[in-house]
Amino acid sequence: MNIRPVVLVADPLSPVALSSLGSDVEVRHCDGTDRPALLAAVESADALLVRSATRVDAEVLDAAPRLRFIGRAGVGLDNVDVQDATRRGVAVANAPTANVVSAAEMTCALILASARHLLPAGTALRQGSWERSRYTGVELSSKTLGVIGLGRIGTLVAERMAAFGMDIVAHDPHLGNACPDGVKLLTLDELLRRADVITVHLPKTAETTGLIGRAELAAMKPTALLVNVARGGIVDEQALHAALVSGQIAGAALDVFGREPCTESPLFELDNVTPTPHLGASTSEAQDRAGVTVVEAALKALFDQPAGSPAA
Ligand SMILES: NC(=O)c1ccc[n+]([C@@H]2O[C@H](COP(=O)([O-])OP(=O)(O)OC[C@H]3O[C@@H](n4cnc5c(N)ncnc54)[C@H](O)[C@@H]3O)[C@@H](O)[C@H]2O)c1
Ligand SMILES: O=C(O)CC[C@@H](O)C(=O)O
Repeated sequence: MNIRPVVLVADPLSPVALSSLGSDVEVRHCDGTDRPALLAAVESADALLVRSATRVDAEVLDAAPRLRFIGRAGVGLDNVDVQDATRRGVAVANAPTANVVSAAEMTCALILASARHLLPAGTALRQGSWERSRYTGVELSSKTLGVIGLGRIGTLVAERMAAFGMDIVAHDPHLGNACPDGVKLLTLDELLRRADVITVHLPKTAETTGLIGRAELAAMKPTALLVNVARGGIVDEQALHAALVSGQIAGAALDVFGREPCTESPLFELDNVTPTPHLGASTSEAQDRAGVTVVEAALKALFDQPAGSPAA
């Protein structure tokens, strides 16, 4: 009889994280985006480890009578119904700092890539076209960066882009007086009107979904660049497409989309859009840290507490 707790890994975790699971647990794998496979596999799971692709909702929790722990190897918890899990006595843990440097570096890369048209210029060159004037960019020095959501990642982006000579403004109603030196706090409307580059670093919640829509895009400068490395759906993709086509704003860089995986979008047809497939946390360092953090939390939940009692 198998008495080792079963840990179900439903999204790819780093090899370092997988090896840190050790031999006291039985590790099983499934593709968490394959719903029937997930629902079948979770039935015997004591712990479930996911990243952002697997949706853990009431249906999954209903199918998981033994589940004691859900680990989210990353920051955003919008794919896990934390409230429902907690109500059922299933502990949930994420890795809130594991990938923030990677996400901030990705954001800076996208800001620079957009300002200098790196993606369309490189694509044109691969197709044999040497078009230097077409891809004239803009300098970032002395321009204003608007950070919406000045938490961990927003702050790291602000620090890094300040080194490029950007003035930093931010909007974050939950900050109170805890604003870092050198950053000016503004209302959302003031930020939208003033910033040359706007970067979004919010959790996806009922309050933030659709926060950047038609009216907000209309308030931006026609030269503005918008970057979203937070979550799809915070920026309204239809409204963004219209704003980019009409020249209401100059460009956008998007790492995240309302529906993922997203392999087709009218946005991908626009030269002034730099899309990436949710790569913000995709570095070996971030994946090792995020994976090991949730593995440690899983082992603690499975072995430090008697089965059936909710973990803290
Ligand atoms: N693309 C990626 O791979 C990737 C990687 C890591 C994180 N993320 C996303 O980035 C998000 C932010 O991460 P973080 O670590 O900076 O989180 P955080 O909690 O440290 O910061 C979020 C900030 O947003 C602020 N905020 C909340 N609601 C707001 C609103 N309506 N208007 C303005 N500000 C508001 C909060 O006060 C907080 O300061 C995560 O929730 C996650 O969804 C994406
Ligand atoms: O690694 C991933 O799946 C992305 C994680 C990222 O979006 C996060 O919220 O931490």
